[in-house]
Amino acid sequence: MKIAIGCDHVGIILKPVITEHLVARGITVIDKGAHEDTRTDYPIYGKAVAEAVVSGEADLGIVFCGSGVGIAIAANKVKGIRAVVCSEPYSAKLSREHNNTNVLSFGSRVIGSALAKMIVDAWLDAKFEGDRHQKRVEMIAAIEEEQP
Ligand SMILES: O=C(CO)[C@H](O)[C@H](O)COP(=O)(O)O
Repeated sequence: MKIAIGCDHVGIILKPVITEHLVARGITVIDKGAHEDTRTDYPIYGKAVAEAVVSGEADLGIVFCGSGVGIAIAANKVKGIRAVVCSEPYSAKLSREHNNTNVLSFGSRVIGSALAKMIVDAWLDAKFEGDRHQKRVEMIAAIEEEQP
Protein backbone atom coordinates (compact mmCIF):
# COMPACT_ATOMS: atom_id res chain seq x y z
CA MET A 1 0.00 0.00 0.00
CA LYS A 2 1.27 3.45 -0.96
CA ILE A 3 -0.14 6.66 0.51
CA ALA A 4 0.64 10.15 -0.80
CA ILE A 5 0.70 12.86 1.87
CA GLY A 6 0.73 16.62 1.65
CA CYS A 7 0.37 19.65 3.90
CA ASP A 8 0.72 23.39 4.17
CA HIS A 9 2.67 25.32 6.81
CA VAL A 10 0.07 24.48 9.51
CA GLY A 11 -0.61 20.90 8.50
CA ILE A 12 3.08 20.16 8.82
CA ILE A 13 2.54 19.86 12.59
CA LEU A 14 0.67 16.55 12.14
CA LYS A 15 2.39 15.22 9.03
CA PRO A 16 5.49 13.69 10.73
CA VAL A 17 3.35 11.97 13.38
CA ILE A 18 1.09 10.42 10.77
CA THR A 19 4.02 9.52 8.51
CA GLU A 20 5.60 7.56 11.37
CA HIS A 21 2.26 5.90 12.10
CA LEU A 22 1.80 4.87 8.46
CA VAL A 23 5.34 3.49 8.20
CA ALA A 24 4.71 1.46 11.37
CA ARG A 25 1.70 -0.05 9.57
CA GLY A 26 3.99 -1.13 6.72
CA ILE A 27 2.75 1.57 4.35
CA THR A 28 5.01 3.34 1.82
CA VAL A 29 4.65 7.10 2.23
CA ILE A 30 5.09 9.44 -0.76
CA ASP A 31 5.60 12.96 0.60
CA LYS A 32 4.41 15.70 -1.78
CA GLY A 33 5.45 18.55 0.57
CA ALA A 34 5.45 21.07 2.06
CA HIS A 35 8.73 20.26 3.76
CA GLU A 36 9.04 23.29 6.02
CA ASP A 37 6.75 25.54 8.05
CA THR A 38 7.27 28.68 5.95
CA ARG A 39 3.83 30.13 5.04
CA THR A 40 2.61 28.56 1.80
CA ASP A 41 -0.65 27.80 -0.06
CA TYR A 42 -2.57 24.59 0.60
CA PRO A 43 -4.03 24.17 -2.97
CA ILE A 44 -0.53 23.26 -4.23
CA TYR A 45 -0.34 20.22 -1.97
CA GLY A 46 -3.99 19.19 -2.19
CA LYS A 47 -3.62 19.05 -5.97
CA ALA A 48 -0.29 17.19 -5.82
CA VAL A 49 -1.66 14.48 -3.54
CA ALA A 50 -4.89 14.18 -5.53
CA GLU A 51 -2.99 13.78 -8.80
CA ALA A 52 -0.80 11.10 -7.22
CA VAL A 53 -3.96 9.16 -6.32
CA VAL A 54 -5.76 9.47 -9.66
CA SER A 55 -2.58 8.63 -11.60
CA GLY A 56 -2.08 5.45 -9.58
CA GLU A 57 1.24 6.59 -8.12
CA ALA A 58 -0.47 6.21 -4.73
CA ASP A 59 -3.41 4.08 -3.58
CA LEU A 60 -4.76 6.73 -1.22
CA GLY A 61 -3.93 10.24 -0.01
CA ILE A 62 -3.81 12.02 3.34
CA VAL A 63 -3.64 15.82 3.53
CA PHE A 64 -3.28 18.34 6.33
CA CYS A 65 -3.84 22.07 6.67
CA GLY A 66 -5.05 24.27 9.54
CA SER A 67 -8.70 23.21 9.46
CA GLY A 68 -8.43 20.39 6.91
CA VAL A 69 -11.04 22.17 4.84
CA GLY A 70 -9.10 24.13 2.24
CA ILE A 71 -6.75 21.33 1.27
CA ALA A 72 -9.70 18.91 1.01
CA ILE A 73 -11.57 21.33 -1.26
CA ALA A 74 -8.48 21.62 -3.46
CA ALA A 75 -8.09 17.82 -3.64
CA ASN A 76 -11.78 17.43 -4.49
CA LYS A 77 -11.32 19.62 -7.58
CA VAL A 78 -9.29 16.82 -9.18
CA LYS A 79 -11.55 14.48 -11.13
CA GLY A 80 -11.91 11.13 -9.40
CA ILE A 81 -11.10 12.39 -5.93
CA ARG A 82 -13.46 11.93 -3.00
CA ALA A 83 -11.78 13.74 -0.11
CA VAL A 84 -13.25 13.91 3.39
CA VAL A 85 -12.35 16.16 6.31
CA CYS A 86 -12.53 14.23 9.58
CA SER A 87 -12.22 15.18 13.22
CA GLU A 88 -13.46 11.87 14.61
CA PRO A 89 -13.13 8.20 13.62
CA TYR A 90 -16.80 7.39 12.95
CA SER A 91 -17.09 9.69 9.95
CA ALA A 92 -13.74 8.44 8.66
CA LYS A 93 -14.96 4.83 8.78
CA LEU A 94 -18.29 5.61 7.15
CA SER A 95 -16.65 7.73 4.49
CA ARG A 96 -14.87 4.64 3.22
CA GLU A 97 -17.72 2.18 3.73
CA HIS A 98 -20.36 4.32 2.01
CA ASN A 99 -18.52 6.95 -0.05
CA ASN A 100 -15.29 5.14 -0.98
CA THR A 101 -13.23 8.19 -0.06
CA ASN A 102 -9.71 8.13 -1.44
CA VAL A 103 -8.29 11.17 0.36
CA LEU A 104 -8.47 11.87 4.11
CA SER A 105 -7.97 15.39 5.42
CA PHE A 106 -7.19 16.75 8.91
CA GLY A 107 -6.82 20.11 10.54
CA SER A 108 -3.73 20.56 12.66
CA ARG A 109 -5.52 23.42 14.41
CA VAL A 110 -8.49 21.15 15.15
CA ILE A 111 -7.22 17.78 16.39
CA GLY A 112 -4.17 16.40 18.18
CA SER A 113 -1.86 13.58 17.17
CA ALA A 114 -3.50 10.77 19.19
CA LEU A 115 -6.93 11.46 17.68
CA ALA A 116 -5.41 11.85 14.21
CA LYS A 117 -3.87 8.37 14.47
CA MET A 118 -7.22 6.89 15.58
CA ILE A 119 -8.92 8.51 12.60
CA VAL A 120 -6.28 7.19 10.18
CA ASP A 121 -6.71 3.68 11.55
CA ALA A 122 -10.51 3.84 11.34
CA TRP A 123 -10.24 5.05 7.73
CA LEU A 124 -7.64 2.49 6.64
CA ASP A 125 -9.32 -0.45 8.36
CA ALA A 126 -12.71 0.24 6.77
CA LYS A 127 -13.68 -1.15 3.37
CA PHE A 128 -16.06 0.18 0.73
CA GLU A 129 -19.28 -1.82 0.98
CA GLY A 130 -20.31 -1.39 -2.66
CA ASP A 131 -23.86 -2.61 -3.26
CA ARG A 132 -26.31 0.32 -2.99
CA HIS A 133 -23.40 2.70 -2.32
CA GLN A 134 -21.74 1.87 -5.64
CA LYS A 135 -24.54 3.49 -7.61
CA ARG A 136 -24.29 6.66 -5.54
CA VAL A 137 -20.54 6.93 -6.01
CA GLU A 138 -21.15 6.48 -9.76
CA MET A 139 -23.71 9.31 -9.57
CA ILE A 140 -21.03 11.54 -8.07
CA ALA A 141 -18.69 10.64 -10.94
CA ALA A 142 -21.48 11.45 -13.39
CA ILE A 143 -21.72 14.96 -11.94
CA GLU A 144 -18.03 15.42 -12.75
CA GLU A 145 -18.69 14.31 -16.35
CA GLU A 146 -21.48 16.88 -16.70
CA GLN A 147 -19.13 19.78 -16.00
CA PRO A 148 -17.75 21.73 -18.98
O1 LIG B 1 -6.71 25.79 7.21
C1 LIG B 1 -6.28 26.22 6.18
C2 LIG B 1 -7.09 26.16 4.94
O2 LIG B 1 -8.35 25.59 5.15
C3 LIG B 1 -4.96 26.89 6.14
O3 LIG B 1 -4.05 26.11 6.85
C4 LIG B 1 -5.08 28.27 6.76
O4 LIG B 1 -6.01 29.06 6.03
C5 LIG B 1 -3.73 28.99 6.79
O5 LIG B 1 -3.91 30.23 7.41
P1 LIG B 1 -2.68 31.17 7.75
O6 LIG B 1 -2.04 31.54 6.42
O7 LIG B 1 -3.30 32.36 8.44
O8 LIG B 1 -1.71 30.40 8.62
